[in-house]
Amino acid sequence: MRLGGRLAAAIEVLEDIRTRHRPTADALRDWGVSHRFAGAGDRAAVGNIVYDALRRKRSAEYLFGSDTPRAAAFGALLLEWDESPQSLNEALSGDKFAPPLLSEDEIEALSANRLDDAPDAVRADVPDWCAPFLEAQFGAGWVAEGQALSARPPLDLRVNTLKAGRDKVLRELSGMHAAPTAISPNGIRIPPIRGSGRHPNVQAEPAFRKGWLEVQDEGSQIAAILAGAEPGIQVLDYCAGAGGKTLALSAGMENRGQIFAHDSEKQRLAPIFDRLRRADVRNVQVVSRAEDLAPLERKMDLVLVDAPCTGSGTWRRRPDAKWRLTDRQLDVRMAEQEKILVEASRFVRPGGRLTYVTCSMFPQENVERIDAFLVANSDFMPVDHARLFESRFEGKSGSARIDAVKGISLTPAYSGTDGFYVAVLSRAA
Ligand SMILES: C[S@@+](CC[C@H](N)C(=O)[O-])C[C@H]1O[C@@H](n2cnc3c(N)ncnc32)[C@H](O)[C@@H]1O
Repeated sequence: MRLGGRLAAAIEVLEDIRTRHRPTADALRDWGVSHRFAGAGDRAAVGNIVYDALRRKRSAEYLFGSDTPRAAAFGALLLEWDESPQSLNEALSGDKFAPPLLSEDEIEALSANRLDDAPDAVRADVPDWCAPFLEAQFGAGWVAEGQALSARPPLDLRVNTLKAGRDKVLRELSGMHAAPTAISPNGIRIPPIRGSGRHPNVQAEPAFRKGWLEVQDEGSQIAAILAGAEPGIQVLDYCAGAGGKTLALSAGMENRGQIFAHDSEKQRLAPIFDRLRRADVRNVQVVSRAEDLAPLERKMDLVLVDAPCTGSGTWRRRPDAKWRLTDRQLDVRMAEQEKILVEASRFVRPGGRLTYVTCSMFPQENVERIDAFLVANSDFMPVDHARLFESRFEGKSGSARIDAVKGISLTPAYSGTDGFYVAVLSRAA
């Protein structure tokens, strides 16, 4: 397929997402099934246009003065693929599968509407109702944070130090432009791919099959390290899900001590069993029933709450979530976070730690939840987060927003990671 056919396909998929409220991955899969002639390169290119269009939707709509899938898809190529109206029309002309060329009116709108003059929430490519939250969290830098959240993400890997060292894995992945991550000592980054390219399928690599690496954003790796797991301790991973952080905690504990991995939704835990086996993790017990946690009350050295949240810190990877999120969903998440913090804190032993993590960029899910918890639970106190970060990532404190009392924020613009918030509380002895 030429660019015109790929662009037309992207418009079709965006239309499907819009009219039938479909998840992006499902709409792309269906398009692939009904266009079997399309090769892997075509599918990757169509997917990239669709995801770029969703990431930069507001900018594209502003430039075109129109909120159609056509504007979003053409906008993606203009904003992210180094195309100009002229180069696009040249590439599309004579291609019978291409959408109609840019009209004179569209070209005029593109030259009249300048993003520099656009409202902040448009330049940040976020919904209007979310803009005040980002501003409250990041102050003057909030538009830059929104812009970084609208860029393509890298592919980050965590080396499983139970089985391999980073240099060894880097050698295995040579030819993939893989490089050590800047902050996490166990991370490897494959930078974002430009244009129609796509990341390598690392799951098919022998190194992955041998359990030497996991796909995990560097921010998630850093959060797991900050949680404070050490060899020999007792840990409850209260919201373990598919086990991304459980595996990282176990590696940090060198397979010694005990991790209890729990999640209120049993089916979310399902992938953890294979992952534990592949990674050679031997110190994890999966506990799906909340009742079975009773004997652990006041016994855990560390309880990790990797809380359910809006996921606004991961909008680079799931840009459709940005437009689907509602204020009602945010309220539901905040209520869950409040409840889970209280439930999980029961398991912390006197003198132990409670670590709260979200992948949200909003203060309501982060510092405000911790403040509310601390008001009602006077036996918990925040640790000195500046010292904590420096002790774990010596000389790298400039790569996170750290407030000694209120916690640690990692962001795409500031830290080069997905957005994460980490607060560590200690319980009075
Ligand atoms: C952010 S995800 C966890 C991701 C996981 N820790 C990882 O690193 O792969 C949050 C999880 O919290 C779980 N959850 C929601 N409410 C809960 C509750 N009341 N108790 C325990 N887990 C809960 C959800 O099912 C979801 O799997």
